[in-house]
Amino acid sequence: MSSDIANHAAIRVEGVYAAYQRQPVLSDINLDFPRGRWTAIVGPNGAGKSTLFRVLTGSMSPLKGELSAFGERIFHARRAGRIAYMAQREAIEWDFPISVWDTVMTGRFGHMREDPLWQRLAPSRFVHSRHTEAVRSALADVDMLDFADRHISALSGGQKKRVLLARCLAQSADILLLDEPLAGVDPPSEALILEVLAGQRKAGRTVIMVTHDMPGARRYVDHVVLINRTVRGTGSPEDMLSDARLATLAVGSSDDDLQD
Ligand SMILES: Nc1ncnc2c1ncn2[C@@H]1O[C@H](COP(=O)(O)OP(=O)(O)OP(=O)(O)O)[C@@H](O)[C@H]1O
Repeated sequence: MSSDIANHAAIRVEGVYAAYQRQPVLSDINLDFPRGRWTAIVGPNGAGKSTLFRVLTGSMSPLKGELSAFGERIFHARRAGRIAYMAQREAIEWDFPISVWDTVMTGRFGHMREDPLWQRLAPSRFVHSRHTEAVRSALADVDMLDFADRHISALSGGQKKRVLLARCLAQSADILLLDEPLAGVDPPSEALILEVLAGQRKAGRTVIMVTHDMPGARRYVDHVVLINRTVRGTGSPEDMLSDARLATLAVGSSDDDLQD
């Protein structure tokens, strides 16, 4: 890999606009998410943070704009399984009859494309050991290995978050996108999740999370993006998460501002 490619932003967003039923939500988003760093995306409710993640993961198409990852069109990174995503807890149907183990295994489906045909068609007990190892290791990281056989409906809120994080880790991706990984968890789970993410960054992964947890962000992240329908600031946690700076964040976010 040339040093030029190695130095590229993990994800670059250029001139992105997004809307629901022609109602504008994101306007002229221009961002670089630095490679190997931990970025917090911060903004008030309804600021468009989850929408930005939908655009990054490809579940929503932008009206216009360009997205790249590691210097190539983002499609290639998605296709190669280099981008993992942890949805908000509410995005999952928790009554679906599936175990913790199988839920985390779904994080491996992208990689199973590379397996030989017989293995992909074979019953789950023939799944390649690299997948079972990835699932086991991810569950161990979030301290949920003892719950592997449990039905996902029989988990507490904090345990559900851990399972979602484990599924994201099991993807063995270079970029982790996490939508409010700390919301609704108790302090021990929050501490565990922050330590797991710190470990991911230390291992060279790029971590990008939406959060409303300012103390956690101030303590852990390297880089902050302030967003309210458009980018309101990017920089260090010290500069971006000061009380004065955060107080200005809700200003100027009316839909009128979003008309192109
Ligand atoms: N599927 C949808 N259809 C129509 N409008 C939507 C949809 N999803 C979100 N919106 C609207 O888009 C805007 C941005 O929503 P989004 O969920 O991206 O904000 P957010 O910053 O993630 O908010 P929160 O912090 O509350 O999770 C809001 O006005 C929301 O009502």
